[in-house]
Amino acid sequence: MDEEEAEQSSAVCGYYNEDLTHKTILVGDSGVGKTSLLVQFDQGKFIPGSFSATVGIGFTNKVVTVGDVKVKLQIWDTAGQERFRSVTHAYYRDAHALLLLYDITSKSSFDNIRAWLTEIHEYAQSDVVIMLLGNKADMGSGRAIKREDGERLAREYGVIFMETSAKTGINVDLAFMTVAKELIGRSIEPPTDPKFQIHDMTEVDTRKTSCCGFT
Ligand SMILES: Nc1nc2c(ncn2[C@@H]2O[C@H](COP(=O)(O)OP(=O)(O)OP(=O)(O)O)[C@@H](O)[C@H]2O)c(=O)[nH]1
Repeated sequence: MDEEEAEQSSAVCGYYNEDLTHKTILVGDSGVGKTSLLVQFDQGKFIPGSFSATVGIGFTNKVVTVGDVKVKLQIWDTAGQERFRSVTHAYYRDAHALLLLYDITSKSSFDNIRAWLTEIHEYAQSDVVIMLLGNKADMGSGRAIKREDGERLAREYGVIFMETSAKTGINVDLAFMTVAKELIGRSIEPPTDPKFQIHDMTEVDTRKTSCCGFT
């Protein structure tokens, strides 16, 4: 790429820094499947039956590849139980992305989504990526919340929506991939940055951060 081409490319695409680690937090009522979703994404397996509520908070590091770009996610699994709520609030503040789950077979977990979103807006940064996930989509016969109701709520709050199953794995990778794409979009440094130098453009080229490929 010559200098002129690089300039044109950077004007459109900007620069994504692969060294960034994005703190991504799973939230939602107890029992909606946060731990199961993370285990499915991380290890590709589902451990049925026994439900042991998460106590406290822990994280898993994962790298998601979007096109040729590597996005580092530090995924935090929080405890859904009310008694741990004050602990999890503290983690919202520096979160880059929040995956908010309800269980499609549990009306109460869906009804609580508004309260979760209010809490998120209170404690998280205003540009946090929020994704609403209707989990346990494999349990069609026990469904209490229509897909359209999830979509409508997500539209109302301007967040991304998907139904997932931590059991079958449906849409699990896609959910994290979508979050990664959004994070790239929000993290791209504007090409007008005065610190932007020719040698930086070379790096842009080698990492193929063509933003056109992320959408
Ligand atoms: N059929 C089905 N069951 C699921 C799914 N996801 C989770 N479960 C089950 O739901 C129960 C709760 O799952 P967890 O992953 O422990 O829920 P959690 O949201 O992490 O709960 P807390 O740690 O208390 O906040 C377990 O018995 C899981 O096996 C799913 O997609 N489909």
